[in-house]
Amino acid sequence: METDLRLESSLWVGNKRYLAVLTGWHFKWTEVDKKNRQKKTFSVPVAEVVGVEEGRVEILPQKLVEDTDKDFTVFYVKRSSSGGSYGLLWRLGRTQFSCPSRVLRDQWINHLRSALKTHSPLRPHRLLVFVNPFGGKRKGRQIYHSLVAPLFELAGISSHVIVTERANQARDHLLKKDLTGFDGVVCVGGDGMFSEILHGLIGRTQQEAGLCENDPAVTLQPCPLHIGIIPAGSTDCVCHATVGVIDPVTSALHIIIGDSQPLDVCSVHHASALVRYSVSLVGYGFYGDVLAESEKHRWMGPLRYDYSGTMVYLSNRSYSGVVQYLPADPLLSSPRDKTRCLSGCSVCSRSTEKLFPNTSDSGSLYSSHYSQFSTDSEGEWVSVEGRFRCVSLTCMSSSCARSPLGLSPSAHLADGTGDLILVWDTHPLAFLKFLYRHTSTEDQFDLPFVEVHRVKAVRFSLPGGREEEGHEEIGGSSSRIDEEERARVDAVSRNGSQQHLAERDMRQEVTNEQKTATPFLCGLCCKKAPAVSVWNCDGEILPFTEILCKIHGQLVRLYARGIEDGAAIHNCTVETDECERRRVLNK
Ligand SMILES: Nc1ncnc2c1ncn2[C@@H]1O[C@H](COP(=O)(O)OP(=O)(O)OP(=O)(O)O)[C@@H](O)[C@H]1O
Repeated sequence: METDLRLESSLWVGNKRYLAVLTGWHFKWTEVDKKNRQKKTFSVPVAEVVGVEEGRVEILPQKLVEDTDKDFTVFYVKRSSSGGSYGLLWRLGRTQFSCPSRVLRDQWINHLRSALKTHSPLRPHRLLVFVNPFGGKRKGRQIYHSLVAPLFELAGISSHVIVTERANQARDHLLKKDLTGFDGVVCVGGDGMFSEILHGLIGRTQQEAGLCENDPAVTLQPCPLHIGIIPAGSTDCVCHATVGVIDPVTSALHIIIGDSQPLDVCSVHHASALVRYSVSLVGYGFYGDVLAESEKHRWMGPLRYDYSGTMVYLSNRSYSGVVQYLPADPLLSSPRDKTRCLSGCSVCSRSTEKLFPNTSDSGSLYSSHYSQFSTDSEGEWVSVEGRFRCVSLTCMSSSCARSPLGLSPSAHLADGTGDLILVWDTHPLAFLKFLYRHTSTEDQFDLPFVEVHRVKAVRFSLPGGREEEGHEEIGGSSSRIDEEERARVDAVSRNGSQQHLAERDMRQEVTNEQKTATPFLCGLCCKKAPAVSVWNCDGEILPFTEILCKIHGQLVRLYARGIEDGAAIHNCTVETDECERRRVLNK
């Protein structure tokens, strides 16, 4: 195959002559001067070629085609620094080549297109795209049509676009409608929109596999469709933590070339029923209170998080609880080992072999036997009890623009574990120090009141089984809501699937009532602090305090490749031999 695709000839770019070689994996062109001396070489991995067009073509800002006989244009991924220490911006690179004859031109086009097909098997051909027109700064539609759609068209991807008209429309569509023929699902929006896609795809996959999502002991079936995220939300934490930059063009290019990044997912259960899935944060105490408080100030826009964070910090709350956790294998990795989960992460690769032991193609989404825990002995649960400022569980670093290294800088995207962060009750200034360290590179875990554990599962309960008591203190309506929610959860248990999520009206009713029942924060004037906080699950308030969380290794796949280390990969406009040398050195 390799030799079939090989092609070599002189090509011209402008008035300079180049010796061009297609080896199958790489397309290189080296400038040669009049005395046949070789000068600078440019190299593009075939897997990163976006498209090959006849003539002299431009795509952005608008399509322009000069249909000449002897020219062809190659579009490819071009990297540039994002300005930060991690993450690279991807741009559409373009070089227009001239050939001495039309025959040679056609040969180049055919060879390059065949090489693309051979070396990029995961490139999508057909995508289902959901655009949230109200996410972030309400620019989802514009971002998709002006920046993303032209690139998809260039790459020959056909897309079925749905601009959502209500919350949960994307999730319901994925749970119920025919998805035949689609290679992936793309969301144009923020973390809330991603969560919809996540719930829809996981639910649909389990329905089709006949698996019950409620039972935390069940090993769920990985989703066959990839998820692409075009960031157009307010925080876009999932995109930031998996790509390293929040940039629609970079994300579109990752989708086009069919990058594949597995992602761990945490399922949250209460009383034998699934409550929600999470990828970034399941947080009790401070993070729950900030979300509950911010819900009351939606009119402030994104500023509400700063305001609520300040108010909650000043209210100086801590909560008692019992935390039990199932530690992950400490020999594989540790949350304090100062590593970063970057593109090609060796910890995630080793974990893939553990998670998918019976497949020759480790990590294959289509493995019939997925035995995350069955080969492991479960290990011993560890239990701690006390008063906490916050209890957080995250399956990824959860880095974002405000916290460049995230909640747990050494967390891995796809190792089948989560990081449990316990912040014990402490002096307000010490807690402020902990919070502040998230915005810098200082180690937030290097504080005497902070513990971090790499875990496979977590249970949280109130001391002495005080859940009912706690809710009574929150407000009179809460026990009624618990009744309703419990009835819903019972129904879910009987169905054994997420079909209930599609029963939107009922859910909406519960959510609205539940919001009014979340622990109130009446600021510094409040004399009696509530006994319980709420759980913040990827930006949604959970209706229960006592929960069980289980990490499912590599349950979904994103069109991404993890964060590329900007310091390791040379900042070049087009990849040269020097870039390749540095990449090899850094492996
Ligand atoms: N047409 C719509 N009308 C109202 N809400 C919608 C619509 N489409 C989607 N939603 C909901 O809007 C919520 C927020 O959207 P999204 O996550 O895209 O933006 P965001 O909240 O600004 O960003 P982030 O989640 O990153 O902070 C999602 O939970 C989604 O369910």
